[in-house]
Amino acid sequence: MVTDLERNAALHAVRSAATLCSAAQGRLVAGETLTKGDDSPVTVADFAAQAVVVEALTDRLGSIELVGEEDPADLASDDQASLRDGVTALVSTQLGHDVAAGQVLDWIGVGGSDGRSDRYWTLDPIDGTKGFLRGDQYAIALALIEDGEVVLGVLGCPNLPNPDGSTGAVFVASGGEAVAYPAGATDPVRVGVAEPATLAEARFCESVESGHSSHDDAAEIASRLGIVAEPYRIDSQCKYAAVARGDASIYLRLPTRPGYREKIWDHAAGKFVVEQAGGVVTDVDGASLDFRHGRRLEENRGIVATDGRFHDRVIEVVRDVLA
Ligand SMILES: Nc1ncnc2c1ncn2[C@@H]1O[C@H](COP(=O)(O)O)[C@@H](OP(=O)(O)O)[C@H]1O
Ligand SMILES: [Mg+2]
Repeated sequence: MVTDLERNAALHAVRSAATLCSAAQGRLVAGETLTKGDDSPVTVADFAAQAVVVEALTDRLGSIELVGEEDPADLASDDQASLRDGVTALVSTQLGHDVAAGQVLDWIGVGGSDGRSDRYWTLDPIDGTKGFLRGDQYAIALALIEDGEVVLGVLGCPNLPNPDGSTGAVFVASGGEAVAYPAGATDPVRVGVAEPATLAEARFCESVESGHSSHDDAAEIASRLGIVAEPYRIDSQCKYAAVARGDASIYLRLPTRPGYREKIWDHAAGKFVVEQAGGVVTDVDGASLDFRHGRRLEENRGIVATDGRFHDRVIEVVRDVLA
């Protein structure tokens, strides 16, 4: 069960983070980015966005349990002082008043939960950080999980091109429907998956980064399915948004390394947006995503999201090609 208070708090939190990230993208200077232990990049904006989401949620909902991507320990050492200052400045600007660095680190630290309780939030403050750094697509992804099931998903996609020519939308999935708030619109519009008559007319999307999803395997799968359209390569959970509103009808995330387990914040919000828009999301073996195993999807590998009708056929071909 999701309350209106929770839905509204989540929408407000994601919008606030999106405003912060839009202002920061393209203005990052040397020293505002670092490479984490797992070799992935992180910027001042990733940390600051996590802080403003926590501030917004806790201000409206009181204490929360959150599995967030960023860890304040990455900002703790003396040689990270300028990074810390950059994060604190971004948060202060977004909130409209000066905030102490210690407060900012405390907010980021709220994201340290292990994801093993009955009810928790999960946040990717900037999903697609490589896209963000390139000046391309990224998403702010926030979800609420209850008894291992996603019950609320909010995806902020500040650079996503909309059908009416505007740029940027926030997607909210809850209570049996998915809606989008395109930039500038006050009223939400309902979103639904595309339903191409045949698989040959389908378009699939995948990561820009071939290290995150095998482009070669995807090309082989598309060819066996008779898909002729070029892949729609787009960073982040914007891929789920694209499937949810029919810009594409299949999202393939195909393992590039044995043993890699997807992180829950990379999928929870997006997968629920697709499902509430009428689509189906599983792993590459056709199994449901299982959010009961902590910070990663330990029991799943890869992702396949579709408009639903062709899901079984897509899984069949994915399994053949990956075998
Ligand atoms: N080998 C790998 N396989 C799958 N996903 C990976 C990966 N290495 C990193 N990632 C994840 O891919 C995400 C970006 O996905 P995409 O390629 O769809 O934009 C990253 O999220 P962050 O950008 O939040 O760190 C990171 O968590
Ligand atoms: Mg991510």
